[in-house]
Amino acid sequence: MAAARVPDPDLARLVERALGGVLDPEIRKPITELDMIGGVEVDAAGAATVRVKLTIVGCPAADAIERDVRAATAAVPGVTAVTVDVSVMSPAERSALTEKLRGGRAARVQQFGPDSLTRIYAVTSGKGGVGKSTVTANLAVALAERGLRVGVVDADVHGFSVPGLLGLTDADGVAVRPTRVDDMILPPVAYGVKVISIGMFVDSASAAVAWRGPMLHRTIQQFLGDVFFGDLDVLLLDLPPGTGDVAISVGQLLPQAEVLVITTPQPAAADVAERSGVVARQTGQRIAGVIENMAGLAQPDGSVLELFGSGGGAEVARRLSAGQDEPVPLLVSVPLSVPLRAGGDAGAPIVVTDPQDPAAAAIRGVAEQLATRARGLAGRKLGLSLR
Ligand SMILES: Nc1ncnc2c1ncn2[C@@H]1O[C@H](COP(=O)(O)OP(=O)(O)OP(=O)(O)O)[C@@H](O)[C@H]1O
Repeated sequence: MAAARVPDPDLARLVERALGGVLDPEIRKPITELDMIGGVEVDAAGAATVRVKLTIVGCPAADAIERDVRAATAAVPGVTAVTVDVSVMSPAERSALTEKLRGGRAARVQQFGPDSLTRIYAVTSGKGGVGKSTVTANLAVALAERGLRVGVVDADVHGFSVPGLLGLTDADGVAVRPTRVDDMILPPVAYGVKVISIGMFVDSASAAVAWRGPMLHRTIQQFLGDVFFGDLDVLLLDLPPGTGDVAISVGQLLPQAEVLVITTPQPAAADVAERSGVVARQTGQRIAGVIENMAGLAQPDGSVLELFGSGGGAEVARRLSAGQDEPVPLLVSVPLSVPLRAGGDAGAPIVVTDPQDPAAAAIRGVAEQLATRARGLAGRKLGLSLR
């Protein structure tokens, strides 16, 4: 059937347009913009051949991309059969892509400079175990659920738990390894959030804990430079508890970051929580607010079990407000919640799986406050001209 081999350029154009709706699951951009389509042909009988060029050999997203390309092509009216021909980009094509993704920015230059439009929140706490990572992970997902482009940097060297909290671990609890395209690192995505964690680069949970300051500083620098986050609305950093090297590095690298201080209601914890806020302020960061976690648990009889006392969050906010022009608000009090803990253990954040749970509702409330806050412009150049 000679006629069947005659190409149909109009149909090929329609297929190309349809492929604009296929996203690379790791880079989160249309594959057409990433130059991953090597060509589309459709013959007169409607048989389409799509050539896909993956970024790297063994690309973990290969199956998803091939499936989505097949589905998008088959959905074009007039297409009767689909062949997807998969190959890998040449080194030159790959380096053109990484350069394009960086927007001309040289490798290792950090992408969240002072003119970046991304709102950055460093989440800190005075001591460990107050639920900083749990709140950060759920907050990130709640922000993504609101349609924001969200990234998380898990810089908690002592307890990099964000991959586990968002289901980015294997059956043994080992964090997934990010894909690398040359020197660009693609952050794994979970629940719409791009995540990078110290836990994704070490072989055992205890390995990173011994890192010294300079090593930690370089790692944070690499996260901010080599990890492809793309345009983000919000970046959350889960810092180690206390006032150590990582907090100081983040303060130096991201002076425009705002700080969220997490504390429990225990009045005795207020001192250390206050100190973590004060150190952030010393590096020029602004404190966006205090989040009290592990507050009273409602009992079936209507009473409230205050396992960790009460008032700690308000006390930290009060102390951090002293002498400031603008008071530091207590943003929310997140109650103790068995589903919040269980969701964390299962890698399924309750802001998605159980949004009516009081703790989930509280965290979603913070997401709403942060999403609707005007971006602080203090000290920034406004690219405006008055007419
Ligand atoms: N509101 C809550 N209700 C019940 N359990 C909670 C709550 N918040 C956190 N948890 C649980 O408390 C434990 C500590 O939480 P998480 O690891 O998030 O704390 P952290 O402050 O990040 O600790 P570290 O900084 O030491 O890593 C976890 O088991 C978590 O599931």
